[in-house]
Amino acid sequence: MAKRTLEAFFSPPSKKAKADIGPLSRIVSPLVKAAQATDTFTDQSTSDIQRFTSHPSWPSLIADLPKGISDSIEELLLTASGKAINNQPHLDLLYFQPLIPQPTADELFRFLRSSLPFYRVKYTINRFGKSLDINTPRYTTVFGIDETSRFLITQESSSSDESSSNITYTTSRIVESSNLTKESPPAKYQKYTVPPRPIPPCLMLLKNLMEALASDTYNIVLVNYYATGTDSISFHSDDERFLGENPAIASFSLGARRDFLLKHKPPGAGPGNGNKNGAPKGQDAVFPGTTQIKLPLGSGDMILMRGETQRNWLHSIPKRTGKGNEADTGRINITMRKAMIPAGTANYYQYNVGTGPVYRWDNKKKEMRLWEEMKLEENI
Ligand SMILES: O=C(O)CCC(=O)C(=O)O
Ligand SMILES: [Fe+2]
Repeated sequence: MAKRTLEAFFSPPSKKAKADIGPLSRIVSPLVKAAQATDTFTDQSTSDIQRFTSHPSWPSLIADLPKGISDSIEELLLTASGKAINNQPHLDLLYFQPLIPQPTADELFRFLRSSLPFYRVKYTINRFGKSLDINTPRYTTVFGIDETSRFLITQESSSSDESSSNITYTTSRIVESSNLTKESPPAKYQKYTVPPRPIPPCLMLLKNLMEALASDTYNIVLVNYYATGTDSISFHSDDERFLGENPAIASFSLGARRDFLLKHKPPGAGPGNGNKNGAPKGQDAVFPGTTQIKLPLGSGDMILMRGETQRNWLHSIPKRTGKGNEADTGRINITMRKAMIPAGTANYYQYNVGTGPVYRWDNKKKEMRLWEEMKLEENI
C-alpha cells in the first residue's frame, strides 16, 4: 500500500507548471492539476458522478469539489489583487473584494453548505468564580492539525494507480524529530477529546490559494456557518499564543453579505486582556487616533489580517435582525490559520467541533438538521 504525507499527496509536480501565466497562477494551477491527477475531482458537466472522500474521523463522506468550480477559481487567479488597509495604528489588512466573483462564490457556498458536517458547540467557562454555560451562536467545524504532526494517507485501492477514485485517508500520527516540542505530542494527542481530522480535498484548493496570497502556509481550516442574522461572533482577536507572534489569518466569505467590524483594543489592554468581549470591564475607552471600521463582506470576498493586527485589534460579526434580511439566507466564513503546537489543535477542536451532535444541511427543508435524524429518514 502506497503511503505519502498529505502534503506530498497534494504537492504539485513542478514540471507541469505553465510558463505563460502570472506568479499566483503558477503557484496554484499545478495544485489544481495535481488534485485532478488523483481523479478526486470529476467533471460534473460531462458526468453525473460525484466523487467523495472518506476518513474515519469524519462523520460522513465529504464530496470533492466539482471540477466546474475548481476550473472557475483557477481561471480567476490571474486577476487576484487586494487593497491594503493600513491607515490606522497597528492595522494591516489586505482586502480582496472579491477574490472569487459572485456566481462561482455562490456555487461554492451551496456546495460547501451541503457537503460539510457542522456543530453547535456548547461549553462552560469560569467567570468571576461562577461557571457560565456558553452556546456558540453559529455553526462551526474545523479540520487540520498543528505543525508538530502530519497525517499519513494510504489509498484504499490495492492498485498503485494514482487515478483511482477510491481514495481513503487513514490517520497515522508521525512526529518529525526536528519538530518535537516540549509538550510531547503523542501524550497530548491522547488527551484530545476530539481526534484531529485531515483537511478534505474540497477545501485544499482554497487553502492553496490563500497560502499563495498570504505567502504563508496553513494547517488549520476553521469554518463558520451563520444560518441567520441572529448567528454572530462577538468582538475577539485571534491572538492565541499557539499561533505564534503576528499571525497572518486569511478569512474568506461566501453567501450572505455580513458586516465585519474591527476596533482597536482599548489603551492598556494587554495580550488576552479584553480578548473575547472587547474592552475589559469598566474600560471602554477608544484607543487614541483610531476609529471603528465596517467592511460589508460579500460572497467571494477575502480579508487577510496580518502584522500586528491580531495583537491590537478586535473583530466581530454582529447580529443583524429584521424582516427580509439577507443575513437569513446564510453565510459561510472560512479562516485559515497556522497552529504551531498541539495545544492549538486541541483548542480549535474543543471550541469548533466539541462533543455534541453533527448537523448537516437538508436541501429539501433548507435548514441545518441533526445528521442522525436525516440518516434515519433516508435509511442511510
Ligand atoms: O465570520 C467572520 O467573518 C469572522 C470569523 C472569525 O472571526 C473567527 O472565526 O475567528
Ligand atoms: Fe476571528
